[in-house]
Amino acid sequence: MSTPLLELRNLSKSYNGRPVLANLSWTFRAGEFVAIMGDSGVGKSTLLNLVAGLDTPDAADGSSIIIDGVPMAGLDDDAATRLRRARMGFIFQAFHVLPHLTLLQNVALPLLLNGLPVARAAEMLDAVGLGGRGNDFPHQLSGGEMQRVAIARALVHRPALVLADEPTGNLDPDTAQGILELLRREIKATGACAIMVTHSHIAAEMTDKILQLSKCGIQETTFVQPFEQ
Ligand SMILES: Nc1ncnc2c1ncn2[C@@H]1O[C@H](COP(=O)(O)OP(=O)(O)OP(=O)(O)O)[C@@H](O)[C@H]1O
Repeated sequence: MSTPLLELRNLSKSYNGRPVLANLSWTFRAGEFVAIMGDSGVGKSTLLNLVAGLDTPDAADGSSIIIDGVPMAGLDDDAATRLRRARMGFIFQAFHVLPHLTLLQNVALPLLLNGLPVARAAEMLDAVGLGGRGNDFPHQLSGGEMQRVAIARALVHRPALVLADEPTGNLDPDTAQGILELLRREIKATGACAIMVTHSHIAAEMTDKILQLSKCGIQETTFVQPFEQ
């Protein structure tokens, strides 16, 4: 079995005293493509935000997020930022492509921030089918093309952990399928772990493992509904 990449231990999060996540524990491994499903409001985005460092867990005893064996709570802000920048890729609405940069500049950003050679940005744009569009700006793209840029940027620095929040949310089924095939191909090529929050059973079926988040915690499920909701 591959090594643990991300461990959640007794992870809890409350807002204004109202618990959203309570004592969640799960281990995510390198090379896994995992879907997280569950009812609206159950805390799926909250979970990704905690791992992404956009929010902090409750300071309860033992509530921890461990990446590559390193508890995040033990790192100062700079060290946590460096680790996330080097080891994670994000496909979140809030991390949308930057409007004043060209597509190539957008995709090159994680390479620049990590002091890596920028040549791979053009390769990555090619890989997502936008090879000839590097000098275009985001406003010239369709929703599906924009999402391809977001995926290229999330994967360009070969992160170990990819976090995706509804990456195909507003896309038509064919475009969504293409995006997910691309995401799957890229993470399998690099051995990354990808965690994708989705309401789509079709999207979830393209992953290796479906986790159901509920008030009772996280459970692996093989149940997939026959119809898209
Ligand atoms: N910053 C915040 N302040 C207060 N409450 C919050 C905050 N962020 C999330 N919540 C609450 O936490 C709960 C879980 O929200 P979250 O967005 O994680 O759910 P979700 O499972 O992703 O839902 P959906 O499927 O509808 O996107 C909701 O009740 C939400 O109102």
